[in-house]
Amino acid sequence: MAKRQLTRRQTWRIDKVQEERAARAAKRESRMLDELEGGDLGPEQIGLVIAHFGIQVEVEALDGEQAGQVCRCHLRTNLPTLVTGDRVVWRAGNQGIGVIVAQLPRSSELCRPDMRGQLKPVAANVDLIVIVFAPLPHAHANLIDRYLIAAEHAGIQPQLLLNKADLVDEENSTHLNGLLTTYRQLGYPLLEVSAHEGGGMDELQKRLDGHVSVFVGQSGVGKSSLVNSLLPGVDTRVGPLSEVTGKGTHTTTTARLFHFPGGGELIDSPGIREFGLGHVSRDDVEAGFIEFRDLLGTCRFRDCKHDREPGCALLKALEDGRIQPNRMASYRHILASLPAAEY
Ligand SMILES: Nc1nc2c(ncn2[C@@H]2O[C@H](COP(=O)(O)OP(=O)(O)OP(=O)(O)O)[C@@H](O)[C@H]2O)c(=O)[nH]1
Ligand SMILES: [Zn+2]
Repeated sequence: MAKRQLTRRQTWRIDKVQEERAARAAKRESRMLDELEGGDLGPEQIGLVIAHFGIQVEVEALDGEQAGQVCRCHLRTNLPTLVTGDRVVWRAGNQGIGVIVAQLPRSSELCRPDMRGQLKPVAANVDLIVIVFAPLPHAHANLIDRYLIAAEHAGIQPQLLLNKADLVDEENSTHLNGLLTTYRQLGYPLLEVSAHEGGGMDELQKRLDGHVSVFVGQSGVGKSSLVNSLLPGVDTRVGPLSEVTGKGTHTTTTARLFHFPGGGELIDSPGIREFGLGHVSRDDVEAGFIEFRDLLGTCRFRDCKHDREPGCALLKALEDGRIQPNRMASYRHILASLPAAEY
């Protein structure tokens, strides 16, 4: 069927209907907020945003008698956008619905570009990025380096994790041992586990204790298997959730915060699992290679591209063995993949 061209008048009417609907939703929300604020609100207390639904959030009480309880909350209109992992001041209402009064400062932000390419926070206060790789699918150093750059850029500690250790064999061990040696030499913490066979999982659990973590890595490395093994009996499928926005009700996926039984928290969503694969600048890439740090700014030319320039500190370090050739190759590969404007 041919697509019917809408007349200007029809488009105008549709926009108008949508605007009116959005205005009504905002009014409803503000009326509910007024009612709540006018009624019996509990005292101010500290909470943790464990899920986010556009104009409402789910908050877990962190202190007082209600500690551990979860409550849907409305947001006061003057609040900045909240994301999963945010700590907030909130007040409980008598209908089981509360009000967020203030956002507490974030210690870190994970950001991703939105549909317009603008960076938006998707999770707050994450302090450990677990970068998962495996013998299968083939572990590319380049991909691990991209995640490391993203972690360094966000100022969040990375933890490297080789999963499917049960699949290490004569054929792939040379490649994998090379990778492990490279990252150990750089001082990155590294664990080896098998989500299937359980080896190393206790140690991983201990490592996650006391942290707010995210798991990132290529599709198929076993992130779901790891999370399911660490959160037995919890349905972690981050499925579509019904969200009420100014534009009506539609479904969306949101990041969710889970508590590990052994301690520590996980923030998970399909978007977060691929964190780090987008948007980085040339400067981010350079700063993300930790062994370059002390050398940056010491080349003879200020705009040195560390390619063939005389007096280049990075090339000298490569020659002296202070930079590993595979990391230099990875750096060049990542730079070459940046959009021309950044290069
Ligand atoms: N041999 C072995 N296989 C594993 C292990 N962990 C996961 N797998 C398998 O690897 C495959 C991919 O695992 P998933 O947990 O779905 O991987 P994922 O990283 O969550 O993948 P996406 O959902 O695509 O992001 C599945 O067939 C798992 O059964 C492990 O420790 N050993
Ligand atoms: Zn240089």
